[in-house]
Amino acid sequence: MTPRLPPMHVMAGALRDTDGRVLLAQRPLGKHLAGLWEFPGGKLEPGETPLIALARELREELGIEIDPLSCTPLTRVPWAYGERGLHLDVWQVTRWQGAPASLDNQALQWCEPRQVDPTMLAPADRAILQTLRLPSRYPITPADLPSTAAESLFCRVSEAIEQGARLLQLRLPAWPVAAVRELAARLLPTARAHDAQLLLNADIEGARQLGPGVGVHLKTAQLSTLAERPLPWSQPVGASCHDAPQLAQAVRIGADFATLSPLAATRSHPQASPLGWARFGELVEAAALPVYALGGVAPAQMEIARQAGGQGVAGIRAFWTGLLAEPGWPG
Ligand SMILES: Nc1nc2c([nH]c(=O)n2[C@H]2C[C@H](O)[C@@H](COP(=O)(O)OP(=O)(O)OP(=O)(O)O)O2)c(=O)[nH]1
Repeated sequence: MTPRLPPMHVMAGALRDTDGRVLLAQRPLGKHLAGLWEFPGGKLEPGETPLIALARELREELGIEIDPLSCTPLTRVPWAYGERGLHLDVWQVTRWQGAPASLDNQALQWCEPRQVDPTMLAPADRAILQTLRLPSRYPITPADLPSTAAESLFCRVSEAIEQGARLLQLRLPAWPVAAVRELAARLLPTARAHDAQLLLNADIEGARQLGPGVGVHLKTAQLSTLAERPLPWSQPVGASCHDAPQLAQAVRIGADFATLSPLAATRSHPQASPLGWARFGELVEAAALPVYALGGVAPAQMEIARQAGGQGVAGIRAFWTGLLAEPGWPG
């Protein structure tokens, strides 16, 4: 539903401890969204700057004094609960004085982001959780690889996972569906051992059969046909988007993240008009889910993508250089 009131600016703090755990608070009985878990914080008061408001809320709710130098913007989530629009402004906080205590009648718990069940969170906070969970790089396999390169691809993807890749898309449109599923099944033990996620392009049924460790990346046309998330929360769902309505549809069905493309001109889609970083930033700002820049971007542009509010960068060729130098791989 479209909100009719001006959005409330709400500050929320993602307090991270040295083990990477995050502090969640349960909204007390009698409050809006009672019983759901959230990141501590609250509304900006008149005249307050965002950080002053965050410091006050965390002092009032948890009895801690945050170190402003340890605070960095994490994400901004535009959301609406019925007519009540809000702009959730989330900052990561890594240093504070005092031990967080429950001063507002709220239960507290430190959680490893990967262990959190998204359905226990306030709906707007699922995007925050995904921002904390997802990596900044999203490599996609080169589409023009022949299925005869299966062995070589198996080795390269395994290597990429061992070297730190945590989210990878197997996009091999020329391969039989069964061959892609077989490749994913062979990669699954390595993926699970490293807590990496393999996304099958468009193949929801394949992801269902393979289970946790495998998800789906929805094509744009497929996204528009869905009314709800096609997989359980334990399996990731990404979506290919090019504009604001598609990003809104990805949010509506509960996708975990989107790619937004093309950022720049690419060899693979020469006819598409590039978005550029300014438009990318505007679209990301209005989208309530993490977004990767895709199309004509390289890992070296990570910082620009993050400055523009993106989760990071996704791509094909520039992400496999070095690995692509081998015979049998397209250059
Ligand atoms: N603080 C906080 N609020 C959130 C989160 N996620 C989310 O949807 N909200 C919503 C719930 C509320 O509708 C609104 C914030 O209101 P609040 O009740 O926490 O604000 P406040 O501390 O100023 O409290 P109050 O004066 O209204 O009692 O934002 C979150 O992670 N943290």
